[in-house]
Parts: sequence; structure tokens; C-alpha cells
Amino acid sequence: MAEKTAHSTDDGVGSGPRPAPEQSAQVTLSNEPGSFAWSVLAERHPALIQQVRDAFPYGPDQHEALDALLDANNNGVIEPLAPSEPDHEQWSAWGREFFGRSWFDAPFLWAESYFYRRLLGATGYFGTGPWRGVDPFAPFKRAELRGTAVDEELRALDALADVPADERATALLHASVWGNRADLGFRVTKGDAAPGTAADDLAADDSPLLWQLLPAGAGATVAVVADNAGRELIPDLILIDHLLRDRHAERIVLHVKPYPYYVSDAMTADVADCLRRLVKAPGEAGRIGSRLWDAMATGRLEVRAHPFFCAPLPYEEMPGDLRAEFAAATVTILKGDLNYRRLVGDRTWHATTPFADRTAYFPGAVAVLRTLKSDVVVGLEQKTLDALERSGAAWRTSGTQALIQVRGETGPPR
Ligand SMILES: O=P(O)(O)OC[C@@]1(O)O[C@H](CO)[C@@H](O)[C@@H]1O
Repeated sequence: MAEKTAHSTDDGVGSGPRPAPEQSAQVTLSNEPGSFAWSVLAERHPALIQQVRDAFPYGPDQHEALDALLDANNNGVIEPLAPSEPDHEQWSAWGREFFGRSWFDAPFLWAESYFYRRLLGATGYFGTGPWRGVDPFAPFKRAELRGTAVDEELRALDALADVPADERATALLHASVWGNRADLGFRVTKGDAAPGTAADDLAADDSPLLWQLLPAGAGATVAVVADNAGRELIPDLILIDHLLRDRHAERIVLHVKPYPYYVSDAMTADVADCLRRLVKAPGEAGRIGSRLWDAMATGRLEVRAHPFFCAPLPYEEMPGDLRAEFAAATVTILKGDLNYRRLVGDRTWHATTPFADRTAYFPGAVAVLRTLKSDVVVGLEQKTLDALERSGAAWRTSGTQALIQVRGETGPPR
């Protein structure tokens, strides 16, 4: 087995700026048995291959490719994409340093991202045959959206329609945060069929600063970087409607993934499915759906699917066009655990490392709405950290804790 961790000044995944030495921390790898990252590769990935295999009547080619991926994930080394693949060159550059290593010895963020790319390849998603463009996770996403839990969540909106605006705003913001628990990745392996009981309080809450950045009528543009489809995207869309309706934003750009990723991540098709679900719902949910449908038609709400969202890279290495887009936004709101890992860096930061320091490179104000589902966290107060540690619970990874963190001041010169 190779070294347990790589050092932060040389993670080999791109050429972007590196953190200052005094802020360095080790890149998270997956080669420590029993660690969260190890369990994702050793347990979640094989279970996911099986789920995908069971969900579609694939032919022998797909079964063979899935067998090969399972074997490589469990026992093999990382190999480049075939030269015939359209993104072969891109991934060759991203993976140069990791090809020939065990999957467990590559950075966790990189290995997971490449796993999803290979899984799609195995199902024929990027091929020229009949499975081209067929989302292997679509059956799980659709089942979730059809479920009665969504009916109940949408019915609850009727009671919110008449409460004072600030209370409604808080409720909708929290619904979007906790919506991040509804991650189908949690349900891939036995034993984590559903996340545990949610904490009453947020582990960090900078929401006053978020609202300060978005005073009504100031003509703001907000970028929302989505995470999961279905039960997460619905509350995200409802929050977007609130921001537009109460004029906290004039325009919102919703960034989604260009291809299926991390089981349930949202793509344009999932936005359309959620909007249809809302529009057809009775009561307030249906009215929200109609307003959002109109906002799409007039361009006040726009969907984008930049390729960087499926790249195995931290946001620190984002390309210039995306940097310019975030810089032009009044605030960028990032949803979920993976976006958080990419924002602050998937490393063993001390949990009290200031959030503002870790995000100082980000172009413009940035906010995160996240439940904790992996080891990395920054920006906690010492007393919060002490209490969480005393609890003895798996608070970093169980999805029971959540946070809203915001850096308001503008980032470095652009
Ligand atoms: O980004 P999301 O959907 O909130 O979470 C993604 C996630 O489920 O995937 C990884 C494990 O596969 C973890 O980082 C995290 O728990």
C-alpha cells in the first residue's frame, strides 16, 4: 500500500493556486480501513454497481464492463480511459499522477469522481449504442420524486403561505439545507438506509449575513450550485421562488451537472421533472411551480450545466469562464457535501480553521448550505466542536448535522 496521505502542496490534480503552507492539511485518501473514505470505495461503490445492474435490462457488454469496473475498484489499479473515449485526453491530464495506483491510494475526491465517469462508461452512457444518454440513476431519482414523502413536504407549504415573511424565509432556507440529507448515496449500502435524527440546531449559522447580502429590491443575481435531484432539488427550487418573489434576487442561475454523477445529482432533466411535479401539485406548491415555470420562460431563472461540475477538482482550480460568472453574481450558494469538499478542499483541516480563510480565493461572496456527510469541516466554533466530539456520535458523516456558512466580502482581485 502506498503512503496514507498525500501532501497538500502536491495533490497533482491541476495547476491552480495552492494554499499557503501554514494552512496546509493532508489530502484525504481512501486507504485507511474503517475510515469514511475507505467505506465509500470498499462498500458503497460495489453496492452501487449492483443497484445499477439490477435497475436496467442491460446486455452482455454492459454486464462485462460492470464486472471489470467492480474488479478494478476492489482489487485493481486505476487505468486511463480508452483512447476512443471523447474525454480521454482530459482525464489523462487529470489522472496522470494516479494511473497505476490502487483506487484506494488516489485522493478520495478524484477516485470517486473517476468512479462515476467509469460507471457511466460501463453502462454505455457515452457510447454510440442504444444506452447512450440513459441516466443509470434515473429509476432511483424518479421513485423518490413519486414518493409520498414529497406529497407531504409539498402540502406543508400551504401552512407557510401566511406566516410572516422572515419566518417563511428561515423555514425555506432550512428546508433547503436539510433537503441535502435526502441523498440517495446514503441508501446505497445496508445499514445506512436513512440518515439518523437531525440535530435541532445548525453547527454553524451565518444566515443573517446571507440575508444582509440580499436586501429586497437591490437587483441581485444569485448563482445556486445544485446538488441532488428530487427531495433536495424541490426545496432548493422553492427557496429560489422565494428569493425571486420577495425580490431578494432579480435573476437566478441554477447550475446543474452535465451528466449523471454521485448517484442522485441534479441535471437539467431532473430540474424539469421537479418543476412538473410542482406544477401538478395542489395548493401553494402548484402556485410556486407555475411561478418558477414562468421564471424559466422569461429568463429570470436560468439553468446551466458547465462541465467543471463533473470534474475531479476543487473550486480553487475552476476555469476562467466559471470564475467570471461567480464573480459577477451577488452571491454564489453552493449546496451539499460534495460542493463543500470541493470548496474548502478535501483535506484534514482542523474544524476551527476559519471558513473565510479557506474560501478567500473564491470570486465574490459565497454561501454553503450543507449537511455533514464526509469528514471535512471548517469554520466551527471551539465550543461547538467540543460538544460534537463529546457526543461520541459519527457527527461528521451521518448527515445529522448541518451548517450555513457565508463569506460575504469580495474575494481577491479578478
Ligand atoms: O454532495 P452530497 O450529495 O451532499 O453528498 C455526497 C456524498 O454522499 O457522497 C460522498 C460519498 O460518496 C460523500 O462526500 C457525501 O456523503
